[in-house]
Amino acid sequence: MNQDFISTLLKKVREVNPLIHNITNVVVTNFTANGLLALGASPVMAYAAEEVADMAKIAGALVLNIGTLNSTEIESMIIAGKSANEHGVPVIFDPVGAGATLFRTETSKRIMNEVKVSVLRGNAAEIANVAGYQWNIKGVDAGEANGNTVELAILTAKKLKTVVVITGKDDVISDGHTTYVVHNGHPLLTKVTGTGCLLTSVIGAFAAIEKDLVLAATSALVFYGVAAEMAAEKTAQRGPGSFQIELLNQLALVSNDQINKYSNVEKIEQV
Ligand SMILES: Nc1ncnc2c1ncn2[C@@H]1O[C@H](COP(=O)(O)OP(=O)(O)O)[C@@H](O)[C@H]1O
Ligand SMILES: Cc1ncsc1CCOP(=O)(O)O
Ligand SMILES: [Mg+2]
Repeated sequence: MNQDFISTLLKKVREVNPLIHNITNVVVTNFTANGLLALGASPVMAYAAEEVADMAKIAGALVLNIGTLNSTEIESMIIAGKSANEHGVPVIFDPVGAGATLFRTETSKRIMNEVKVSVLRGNAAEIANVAGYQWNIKGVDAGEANGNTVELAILTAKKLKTVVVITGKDDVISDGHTTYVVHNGHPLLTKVTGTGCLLTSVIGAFAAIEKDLVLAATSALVFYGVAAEMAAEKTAQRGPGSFQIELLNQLALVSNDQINKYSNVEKIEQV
């Protein structure tokens, strides 16, 4: 994939200003809405069972995130997901903390069974637990790396028939056949809560515009990673608080030249 594709897609996202319907967790709600606005998308958070079907069907993408799940919200996610499926709206799912508790693991599996998920995005531990493979998890963070994330992404994509995005130091995007690894990003992203959740919604904004979901997700990862690198450079002498605010700034400011200069993405040849 070339950098011009990413820049052109980013420009289209900003022109179209897609509506992104999020059913997300209480920790990251405001940060996610501000991040989507900075990027040039239009966020809405809507949770009531009475309205989610109507909201999902007019959205460019639906983002489901189980970070602070409860049974009422899960029912809303299923209703919204089915409505999105009926109306051709891509569904992006973030199984926050899958594997940490049985409730999160079972709920993630239920959503994967009842909703056609277009992109599943999580850290390695979450993805492995949704797919039923062994991996460590500590709360909502991945435990020690103990396996090959490229292999995990390919296996999971084939098993669950969806595009899989596994994030960490390197990010892997795969539909089981076409696989990319993105090396952009910055360790400060792990010092601010909600950067994974916001990324999932940013993938939603790109998926609202680009039908090839592997290319959409890979472009979103490069864009987000470069924005984080720019933010880290500008706040190097300060700390995570400044970085959090500067990340929002850079989601709005990152230029095509910066994407062209700093994008670091590799296509994996599969046999
Ligand atoms: N060690 C790291 N170095 C650089 N970027 C990272 C690192 N760890 C995570 N990231 C980036 O942080 C973002 C959130 O990913 P991650 O921390 O895996 O998600 P989550 O917060 O859901 O566990 C992604 O853009 C990812 O590329
Ligand atoms: C800390 C926390 N607890 C429940 S949801 C949540 C936010 C997780 O955000 P992220 O996965 O983006 O780090
Ligand atoms: Mg997460």
